Amino acid sequence: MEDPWQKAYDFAVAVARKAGAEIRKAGESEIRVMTKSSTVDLVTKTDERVEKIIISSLKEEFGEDAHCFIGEESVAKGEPCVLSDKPTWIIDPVDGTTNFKTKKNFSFELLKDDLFKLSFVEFGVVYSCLEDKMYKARKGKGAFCDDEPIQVSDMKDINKSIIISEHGTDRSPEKVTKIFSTMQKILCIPVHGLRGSGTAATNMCLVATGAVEAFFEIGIHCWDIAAGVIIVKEAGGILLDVDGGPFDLMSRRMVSANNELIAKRIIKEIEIFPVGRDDAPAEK
Ligand SMILES: O=P(O)(O)O[C@H]1[C@H](O)[C@@H](O)[C@H](O)[C@@H](O)[C@@H]1O
Ligand SMILES: [Mg+2]
Repeated sequence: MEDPWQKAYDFAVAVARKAGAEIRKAGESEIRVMTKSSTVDLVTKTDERVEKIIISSLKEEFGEDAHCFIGEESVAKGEPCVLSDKPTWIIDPVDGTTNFKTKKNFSFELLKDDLFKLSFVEFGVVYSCLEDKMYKARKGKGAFCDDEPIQVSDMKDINKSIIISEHGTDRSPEKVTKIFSTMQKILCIPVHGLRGSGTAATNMCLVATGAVEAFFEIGIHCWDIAAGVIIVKEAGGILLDVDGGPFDLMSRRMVSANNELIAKRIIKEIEIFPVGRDDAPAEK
């Protein structure tokens, strides 16, 4: 049977490469940083320009009105962040803008993916453009890094696991206290180590390749994780909510792990704090 999404998948990979080249080039000049929801929620002209390039390339290829778009920088400017039944591209033009602005050798990512309906992800692409690694996954067809199949770790022992988390962009003391309390409790399980690359996309690809056992975060957005969700799943991993319930892309809460045993052990230690949903109606 013909695969209706293969063309879009292949095109997503090509657009990711094109956008990655733009980001690398932009990194050679001075990077001026602006802020969004808080003083640590950063954006640059490159984030905005690359998102426009991606969306116009997709519209040119598939037609002006064929698909919907949820883009990090468009949402920051007031565009809606709602999934419908219409195929929707979820785009984070630069994931890890804080790493990008240092111009040092941290990774930052370009990601996009296609969602068909709530929680029904067709494919995901994450291009780690500094190290030139292309991660991708297509529903039911496996996950790959540079065309080599990738697989999550087979570790079942939490005491020998490496766990990733990030701190998000909300610095209110009560939330930061919960984040650090959770990290302390997880470290003391004990686990082999705690890590954080500064980009959710990279973190999820690290789970997918088996470099670490799990990545969790409260406060991330759908564009930070959408592509990673299918990459982790297709690499054999699982996604859960931080309370152990089913994963919800718009909830801004996620645990991704190599298996349920590791995910549920971490979940026991997570101190949950409230965050608004990505698809919450805009405040008047
Ligand atoms: O905003 P970008 O750089 O696209 O995404 C990052 C978030 O800002 C940060 O809060 C989060 O911790 C990180 O995981 C994410 O990738
Ligand atoms: Mg971004």
